[in-house]
Amino acid sequence: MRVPKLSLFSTLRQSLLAQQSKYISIQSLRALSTIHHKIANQNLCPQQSFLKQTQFRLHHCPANMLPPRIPFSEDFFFRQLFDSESSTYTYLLADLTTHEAIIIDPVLEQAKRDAQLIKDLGFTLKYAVNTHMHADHITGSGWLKQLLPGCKSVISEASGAKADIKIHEGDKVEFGRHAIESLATPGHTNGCMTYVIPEQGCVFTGDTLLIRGCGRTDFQEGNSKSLYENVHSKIFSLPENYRIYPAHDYKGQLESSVFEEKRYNPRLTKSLEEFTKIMDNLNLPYPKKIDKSLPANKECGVYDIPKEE
Ligand SMILES: N[C@@H](CCC(=O)N[C@@H](CSS)C(=O)NCC(=O)O)C(=O)O
Repeated sequence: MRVPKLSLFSTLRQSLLAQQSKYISIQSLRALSTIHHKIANQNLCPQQSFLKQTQFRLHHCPANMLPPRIPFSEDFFFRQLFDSESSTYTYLLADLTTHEAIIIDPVLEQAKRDAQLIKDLGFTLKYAVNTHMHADHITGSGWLKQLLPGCKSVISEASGAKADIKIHEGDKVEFGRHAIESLATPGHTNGCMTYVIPEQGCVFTGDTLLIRGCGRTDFQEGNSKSLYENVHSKIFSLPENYRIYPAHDYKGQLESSVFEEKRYNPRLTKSLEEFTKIMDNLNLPYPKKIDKSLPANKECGVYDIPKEE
């Protein structure tokens, strides 16, 4: 019964446009969100999927009015994990029907913790996915492959790193009926990928876009102009209610949204010229573990793995 739901969506959209009001009310946004979520739970044709992308671009929001979040599906598992030494976020995602799971940006020192959690929850880890070749820590992909046989490592081809599967923009990494979709967002490094799950309204930005910040561009073929352009064209053009999940935070923040970062990111709200100046003057020390991390991550972590279990 797709047509009636879409008609309802169009009718609501038309009536909102007819009001020609500058702002959309929170009730209308909630109604749109509910309809959107119902649509999102079906298999969509491309035209219908386009509605999802445009939903929150139709109307202006007052600066402080957050668009309603898309609730996670009942069969979607999400867990954010943290490594306090490198301030890295790792994400465990799973299909609660098939129990297939993936992990994004695992950290070597936390591989045993993550493997135990996956076992406790009865998941099968299909893929250990990296957003890019990290400079500040060694990926846990290699050790997870040993602890959980059957798991395959995934990274972008452009990263230049070894992995079981090398992906390109547009590729999907599936777990059960869910999948992350890849957007190439080079800038922090050549091979940076951002992963999107449209149905759940979430975006895993790696180091490309951090909460009120972004990845540095002073090594690993970093390029401020390409980071700026990729964030604007590929991340800021996503629906504003999508949640942003970065690979790091140094201030204890957990998540953000496209809406927030488009308005409040102190670097990316500037012009390209100002942004480039900011990035050229960050004067950050090199990550402490860079000399160990880069060679290990080039092998996707299958290198210098701790010997005990
Ligand atoms: N102090 C940490 C490294 C901190 C750092 O450089 N973070 C990177 C991401 S990891 S390569 C970054 O891009 N930071 C941007 C910023 O504005 O902080 C260490 O020694 O490991």
